[in-house]
Amino acid sequence: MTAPAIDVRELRKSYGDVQALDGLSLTVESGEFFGLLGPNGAGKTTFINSLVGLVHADGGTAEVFGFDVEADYREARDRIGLAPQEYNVDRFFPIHEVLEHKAGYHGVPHDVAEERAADALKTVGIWDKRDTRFDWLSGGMKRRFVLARALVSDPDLLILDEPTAGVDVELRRDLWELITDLNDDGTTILLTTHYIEEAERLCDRVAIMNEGNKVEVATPQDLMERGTDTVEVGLASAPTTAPTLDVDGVHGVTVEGDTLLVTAAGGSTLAPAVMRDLESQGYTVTSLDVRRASLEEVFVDLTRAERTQSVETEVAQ
Ligand SMILES: Nc1ncnc2c1ncn2[C@@H]1O[C@H](COP(=O)(O)OP(=O)(O)OP(=O)(O)O)[C@@H](O)[C@H]1O
Repeated sequence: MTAPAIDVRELRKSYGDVQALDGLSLTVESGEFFGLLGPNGAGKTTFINSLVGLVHADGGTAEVFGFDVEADYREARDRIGLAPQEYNVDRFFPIHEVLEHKAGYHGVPHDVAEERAADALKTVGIWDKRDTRFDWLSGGMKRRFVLARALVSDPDLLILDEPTAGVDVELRRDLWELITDLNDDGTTILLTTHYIEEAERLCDRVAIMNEGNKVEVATPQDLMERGTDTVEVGLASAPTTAPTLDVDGVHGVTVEGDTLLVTAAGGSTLAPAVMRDLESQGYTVTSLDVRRASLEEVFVDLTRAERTQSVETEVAQ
C-alpha cells in the first residue's frame, strides 16, 4: 500500500504563549485534493512550514510519503512543491534561471532542469516572460510564477497556501483548472484558502482548523449536510400562525407573509413530506424552494462553536 502523502501525529508548536499547533493529527492520502480551512491564526501556515522544514515542531511526528520531515528531510522535501503565501523569490535572475536553480537544488541535472523550467513556465502560461525578472511581472504573473516554481521539481505533493488570494476571476479559474489537471494526473494537493467556495468546488476532503487543532475532517458534501437548510413554501393565503409540522428533522417554522420558512437538516429530502403534511392540514402550496446550507455557513458554525467552547472552558478554569 502507498504511504499517505501526509501523516502527522500530535504535532505541537508554540511561539511564547501562542500554541500555533496544539497536538494536530491529520492524514492526507496519496492522490487526494485536500483543503485546509480555518480562520486567521488557526495554524495552517505553521503546519505547512513544519512539513517543509521551515518550522521545527516542539513535539509529535510528521511524515511525507513515509519519510519523516526532519530525520529524512531530503527525501521528504524533494517530494514537495510549495507555493507559499509570501513571495521569497530571487530577484536578480531571469525567471527561467530561477526555476533552473530551484530544480538543481532538488538534484535535477542541468539539461533536465532547463527542460523542466520551460515546461513549468508553459504550463502556467508565462513562457513569453521567461527572460524577465520576478519584480517586473504583474501581480497575476507572480502568482503563476510561484506555482511554476513549485512544479519545477515535479513534486508528488503540491502545497498551495492561498494560491488565489486577491487574483481576478479569470486567473482564479485558470489556476483552478491547472491544479485540477495536476491532481487528475496523480499529484496530491494540499490547499489552504479563505474562499470557502473554492474548497467546496475543488476538494475531495477538507479539514477545518481552529486554534492549532482540527475541528473536523470530512468531504464538503458531508459537512454541508450537517448544516441547516431552509425550505421556502409559498402558500395560497397567508396563515395567521405558524403551522405545526409532524416531519422528523424539522427544526422550526416561521411565517413571512404568505411564505413559510421551514428550517431542517437535509431540506431537499424533507421537502415532499413538508408539502404533504401542509396539504393534509388544508393549506394550498403554490411553490416550494430549498436553500441549501453553504459550506461557508457550516464553517462559521463549526469554528464559532469551537471558540465558544474554549471560552467556556477558560471561564470554568
Ligand atoms: N514566527 C512566529 N512568531 C510568533 N508567532 C507566530 C509566528 N508564526 C505564527 N505565529 C502565531 O501562530 C499562530 C498561527 O499562525 P499561522 O500563520 O500558522 O496561522 P494561519 O492559519 O496560517 O493564519 P492565516 O490564515 O492568517 O494565514 C498565530 O497566532 C500567529 O500569530
